Amino acid sequence: MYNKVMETVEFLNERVEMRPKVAIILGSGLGDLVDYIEEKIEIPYEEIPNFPVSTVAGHAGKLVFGKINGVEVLAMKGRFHYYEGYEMKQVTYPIYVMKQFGIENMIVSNAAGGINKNFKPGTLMLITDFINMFGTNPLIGKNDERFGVRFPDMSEAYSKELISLAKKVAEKNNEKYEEGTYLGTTGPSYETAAEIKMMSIMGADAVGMSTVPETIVANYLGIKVLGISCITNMATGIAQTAHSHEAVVDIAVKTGERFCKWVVDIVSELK
Ligand SMILES: O=P(O)(O)O[C@H]1O[C@H](CO)[C@@H](O)[C@H]1O
Ligand code: HPA
Repeated sequence: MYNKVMETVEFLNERVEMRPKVAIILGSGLGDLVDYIEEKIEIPYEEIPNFPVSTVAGHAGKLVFGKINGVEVLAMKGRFHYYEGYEMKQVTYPIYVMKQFGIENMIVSNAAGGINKNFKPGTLMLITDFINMFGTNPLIGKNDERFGVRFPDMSEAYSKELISLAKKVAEKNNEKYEEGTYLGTTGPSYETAAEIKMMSIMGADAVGMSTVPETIVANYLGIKVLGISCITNMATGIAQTAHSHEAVVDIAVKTGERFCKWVVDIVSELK
């Protein structure tokens, strides 16, 4: 895997002059953030050696390099989900590439179902911790010490420093947010009402089908993580209506402007 990652990094080094230290993973319906990026260089995943190709609607599948208020960034428009049939190592492959490319801070975003009853569709939730219910871990397998240690610490899965920066920026700009624990599960079926009841008892505030694998690998590699969930719907049993991915994307797009503004303000402070 190490050689494959280095091959991908070499390709990117040749294609792009920028050396961003900040990466942003855009969740379902949150891709409009790329409109805020200047001096863009876009590379579709299919052109990148060893990169998986995304298949889910609402995910375009490209890396976007550029600047936000003068800060160089690397955005992933379209991510890889376990439910698409990828191996965990494929789902998290871009994170390994980011690390070798020089990324130090990663902002991971997602669309998620709200379990905390104080939330509503359109709530932006700062992720303070995660619960891994994928039933697996992206680090299973022989460990390559060139990447990280066998037993990585997860006591600060989401960087306290980045969380306090995000809060400071939100308060300064009067941006509303909530905080909570994100529970990641495989999907692709949405949860049953009984499952949501269990997740609520476990301490989850939001549920989704991504983010946890990327967060685990970023911590393993020594990348600091900030997580933001866009609550697109209240979870099963709390909401009385059925879920659809179209409705999820619709609400994420509608919340997109507030999400983008916050992320732009955060990134601007990461000079
Ligand atoms: O987590 P992201 O990719 O934002 O998308 C969320 O929305 C999809 C379900 O509607 C799932 O992929 C879930 O994880
Ligand atoms: O209710 C949900 N459950 C799981 N994933 C999701 N992504 C958006 N909404 C949801």
